[in-house]
Amino acid sequence: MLNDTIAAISTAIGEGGIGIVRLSGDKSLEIASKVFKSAKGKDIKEMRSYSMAYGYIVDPETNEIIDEVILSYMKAPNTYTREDIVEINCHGGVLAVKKVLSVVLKSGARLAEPGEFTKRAFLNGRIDLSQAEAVIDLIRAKTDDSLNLAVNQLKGKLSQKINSLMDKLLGCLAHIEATVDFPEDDVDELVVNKLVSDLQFIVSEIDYLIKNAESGKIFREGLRTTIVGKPNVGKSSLLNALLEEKRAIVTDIPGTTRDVIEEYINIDGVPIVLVDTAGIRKTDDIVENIGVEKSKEYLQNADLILFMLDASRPLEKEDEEIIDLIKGKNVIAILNKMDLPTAIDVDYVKGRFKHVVNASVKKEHGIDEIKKAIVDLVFEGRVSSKNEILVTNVRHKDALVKAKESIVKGIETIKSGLPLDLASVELKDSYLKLGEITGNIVAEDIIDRIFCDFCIGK
Ligand SMILES: Nc1nc2c(c(=O)[nH]1)N(C=O)[C@@H](CNc1ccc(C(=O)N[C@@H](CCC(=O)O)C(=O)O)cc1)CN2
Ligand SMILES: Nc1nc2c(ncn2[C@@H]2O[C@H](COP(=O)(O)OP(=O)(O)OP(=O)(O)O)[C@@H](O)[C@H]2O)c(=O)[nH]1
Ligand SMILES: [Mg+2]
Repeated sequence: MLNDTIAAISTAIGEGGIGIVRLSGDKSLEIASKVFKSAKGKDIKEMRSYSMAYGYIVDPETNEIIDEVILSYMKAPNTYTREDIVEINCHGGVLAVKKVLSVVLKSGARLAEPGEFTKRAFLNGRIDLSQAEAVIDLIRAKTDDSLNLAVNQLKGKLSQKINSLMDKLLGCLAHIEATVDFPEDDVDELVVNKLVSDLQFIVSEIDYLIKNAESGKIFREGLRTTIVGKPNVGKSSLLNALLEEKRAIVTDIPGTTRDVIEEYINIDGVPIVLVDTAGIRKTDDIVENIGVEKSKEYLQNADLILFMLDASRPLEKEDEEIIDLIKGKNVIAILNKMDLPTAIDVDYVKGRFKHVVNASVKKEHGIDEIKKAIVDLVFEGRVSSKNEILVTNVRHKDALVKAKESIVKGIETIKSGLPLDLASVELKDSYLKLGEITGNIVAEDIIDRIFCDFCIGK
């Protein structure tokens, strides 16, 4: 139901300077007036839009003062949701904010669902679906570049691109409509050629977006980078060095790490989800064995593997087994412990892996080279985030891939000399797929799935 008034805590739960309870809907001010007592005895129903009032939140049942607050009012339609909004600025702290929310709910508001404020902004037409999705990306951004991409998407840069592609497609469809009224053999070859080249141009633009979506995804979700290797090669030492913090336990006892450790780092603007794992080996230790199984699981889901080897020892069966496990994956091999005399067959390792870095993590050598190798691999032949429209969301990429497939089929239909209106079926499919990105044309379950991933109060 869109016309009820919703409320939620819009700030993070915990101790803080200020906590905000936000209301949206046409009863916002009326509900707030039941719980708010102005210090100067003013009636907030007379408040001007984008003004504030100082006072107290009082439980209407017990007359107990809950908190001293500042209330702000924004009148529809110039608000985040396009509805009347009241924000109650409480003292930060878990209890006061929760109690304020609870009296607001008792006075007629309904608890908002996750993302419901932003969903209303979308349903009321202030922003489209890809802009709404950018709101949560902005909140979750871990690096400046990720933030920058989200802000651009929020401003509508991606939407503009998609809308222009849809316009061009519509032009082609109109072209076809105009020609189908003529008998087949009257359709000029020039007309067909123009249509095909227009469609090929759209395909090339979509291709460009798809090609760069791989790096886009990394900016949105982070590059899942998993450190693997047999026990004692220096995996946890590397995690600590990259984090610049003693996060994982390091000892000279093989089998020290047993659980998976996951941390965020920022390398040159690329958000990295760095994972340290238990050294992979056959073991009778039950706990260690669970860790080894987990390592293998994480290895499968990694975008990038940092495969560590102890260069001071010859290659062992355990190393070979891991080499088998990581076949076909993106790998940077790290020859660690280079401060000790080298015993490993360096040429063999270089023959097996395209990217090999020498390091002595203990002596802090090679760390920058490892970082550089990671970033180079991420952007191999791709673009950086600067001034680019990057598709960061897998949902958008999937829609683009399907939209492209339909146009390609349409082009084949046209080229094979079949009636042009057969091609228009494919082109319409493509148009609908592009429309799913901005949400112009989108099923309700897709919308629900997107917003339920948001935080409450956003
Ligand atoms: N206190 C507070 N801070 C906040 C938000 C909020 O809801 N409350 N926002 C969200 O959570 C973000 C701001 N987003 C907003 C987006 C659009 C409009 C808005 O009302 N736009 C009007 C223009 C109003 C004017 O120019 O006076 C419009 O588009 O018509 C407001 C906030 C970040 N900071
Ligand atoms: N000489 C030398 N020792 C190192 C280097 N890197 C790590 N070590 C030492 O190797 C031992 C094992 O290091 P860890 O980082 O715990 O190794 P790991 O791969 O996490 O080991 P597990 O958790 O048991 O799988 C420790 O004593 C480290 O100090 C290095 O570059 N040179
Ligand atoms: Mg370890």
